[in-house]
Amino acid sequence: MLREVKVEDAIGMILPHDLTQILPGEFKGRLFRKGHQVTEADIPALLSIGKEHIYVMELQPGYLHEDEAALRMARAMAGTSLDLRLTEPHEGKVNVKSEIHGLVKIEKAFVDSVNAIDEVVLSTIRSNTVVQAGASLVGTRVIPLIVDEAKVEEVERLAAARRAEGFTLLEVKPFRALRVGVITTGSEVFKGRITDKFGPVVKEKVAQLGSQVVEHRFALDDSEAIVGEIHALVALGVDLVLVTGGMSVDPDDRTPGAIKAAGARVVSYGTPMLPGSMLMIAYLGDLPIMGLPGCVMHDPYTSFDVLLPRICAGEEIVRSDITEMGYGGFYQC
Ligand SMILES: Nc1nc2c(c(=O)[nH]1)N[C@H]1C(S)=C(S)[C@@H](COP(=O)(O)OP(=O)(O)OC[C@H]3O[C@@H](n4cnc5c(N)ncnc54)[C@H](O)[C@@H]3O)O[C@H]1N2
Ligand code: MOO
Repeated sequence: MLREVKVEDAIGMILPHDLTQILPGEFKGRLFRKGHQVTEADIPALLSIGKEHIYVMELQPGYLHEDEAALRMARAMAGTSLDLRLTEPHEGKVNVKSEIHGLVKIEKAFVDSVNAIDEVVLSTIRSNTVVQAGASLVGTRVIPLIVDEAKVEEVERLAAARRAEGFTLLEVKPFRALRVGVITTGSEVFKGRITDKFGPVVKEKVAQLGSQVVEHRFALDDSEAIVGEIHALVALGVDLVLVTGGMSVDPDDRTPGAIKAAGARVVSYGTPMLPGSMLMIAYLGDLPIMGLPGCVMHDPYTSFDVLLPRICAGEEIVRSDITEMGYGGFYQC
């Protein structure tokens, strides 16, 4: 419903059409766009373009402007975390951004339940993505310019109910600074026949997540030697052990057997992801030990890149985490 009002009385009301400003020789263009909700700060600008009265669209009780709806949905998703920041509404859309470098966790069931509501949009990146500070994680909006408030209230109700069940809907887990020990296996490397190409790759990936390789040892393709190096790293008190190479099926591939022989509990030998299918994840007490196959050295994104950030964020990897890596885990290898 259109109504003519004095600009001073238009605060909180919505413009039914664009308002144009013309400054001869300087500017001609849109000063306010259709759908803009008038604020007190807009009044001088409206008066300056000769608008003492404007047409407004009245917001009936029980309806929300798209900006307000998007803001309320973004707040419902983000909760009170200090690591998350909401953007100003822009063309009806509000984003949630991360303030920190970390691992994103998103409650997918909540996102699905919101998007089952007609005319609302809750769009997110995927759980377990590594993000830098400033990255956008979520975008919210409604489809019409004016939306039934009950829909937004339903989003808020779903969020509160899910939180009451103990779920966190959206968070960014910071990375811990782990002290990492690396054992590079391979008699060809140990004996100097070839230069180690694994160490630099692993060191860089660890450093990218804010951790550090504090010890790098080399071992022959010999189970006892590898077990000895694992125990030496345990004695040094590292937080994570990475054993490179020797992970597949040749007689000289001793790494999986050595990790077991060191006394570790194997969560999985093999991940349903390509590349990186020959990776092993095991625990010696609560110390994670990973066996890294050759592909980690040359493929930019493997199962190691999926699991390392989770370990650096303090998560324990369980069998179901491995199982879930198959769907979407085929990287054309
Ligand atoms: N018949 C099969 N062949 C292969 C299988 C399989 O299941 N059956 N798996 C393949 C997959 S998947 C991978 S990944 C690779 C590598 O597995 P490994 O971890 O056993 O790698 P290695 O045999 O130790 O070495 C492979 C290759 O890379 C060189 N290498 C190893 N470490 C280093 C290092 N630190 N610096 C430089 N170069 C290194 C090594 O000399 C070999 O040339 O196996 C597939 N094959
Ligand atoms: O561990 Mo291997 O890719 O599956 O490349």
